[in-house]
Amino acid sequence: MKDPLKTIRESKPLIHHITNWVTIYDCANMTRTFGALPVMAHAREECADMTNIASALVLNIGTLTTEIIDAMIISAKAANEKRIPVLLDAVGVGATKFRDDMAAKILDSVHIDIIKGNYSEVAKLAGEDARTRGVESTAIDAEPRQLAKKFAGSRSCVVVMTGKDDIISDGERTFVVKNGHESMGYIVGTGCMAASVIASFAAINSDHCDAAKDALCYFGIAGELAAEKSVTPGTFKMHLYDEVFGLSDERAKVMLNIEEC
Ligand SMILES: Nc1ncnc2c1ncn2[C@@H]1O[C@H](COP(=O)(O)OP(=O)(O)O)[C@@H](O)[C@H]1O
Ligand SMILES: Cc1ncsc1CCOP(=O)(O)O
Ligand SMILES: [Mg+2]
Repeated sequence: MKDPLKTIRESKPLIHHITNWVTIYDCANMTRTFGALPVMAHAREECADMTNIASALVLNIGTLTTEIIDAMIISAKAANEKRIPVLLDAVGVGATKFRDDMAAKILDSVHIDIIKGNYSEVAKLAGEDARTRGVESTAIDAEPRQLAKKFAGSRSCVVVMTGKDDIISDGERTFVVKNGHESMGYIVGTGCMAASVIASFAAINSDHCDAAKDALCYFGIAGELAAEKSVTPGTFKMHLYDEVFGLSDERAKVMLNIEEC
């Protein structure tokens, strides 16, 4: 897509999140700072109605309960009917059996357009023998680009694996996004924020592989610019918001660092 950021800022898509209590505030603010509109509605009684007025749905299982999983499935069914993109952030898959089982239940119950997580979360979801330390990725045995491609092909969706290099595949095209800065790994929530950003880009671009690639490039570029202005996590986070707010398609285009493989 030619100017995704301009398109988001002009159309202000509503992004419904059912997400965790740790980073919910960061996800709301990062969504808004990119130009989209966040809303978080978890109650089973209203979640489908909220999804029905939204342009994308984020499901983040970071602080899951059985009630929240029920709400996620209700909302995802509404989103599937409405044909708006659904993103699953598999936070902590590979850490406990309950998380593994609930993520599998979501995948079995509804269509997920974009499966996202860090390397070990996605590897575990794809059936590999991977371990996640709470929400922190550990090294995986599989080659990540091949894993993402195969998993995306088998589920007919886009798979996103985040880390130093972000891998994005729709089963046919596979991209490696090298934008980003190590400071992004020093604060809690950049993974969850990345999910909000991808959903915002997917809301305005029906090519979800292209949308995820653009989203992670733009978010990574803002991270690189923020790191130039800060050395500690507190100020980095403040500058991250400011650099996203000040970003333009023109500025981002000259900083893209992507490989297609
Ligand atoms: N060492 C790094 N270098 C560049 N970018 C990074 C690095 N670590 C994380 N990021 C970026 O931070 C975001 C969150 O990724 P990650 O840390 O893998 O998520 P999570 O917090 O879910 O484990 C992604 O956009 C990723 O590209
Ligand atoms: C620490 C933590 N515990 C449950 S959810 C959560 C936040 C995870 O955030 P991220 O995946 O962006 O690091
Ligand atoms: Mg995460």
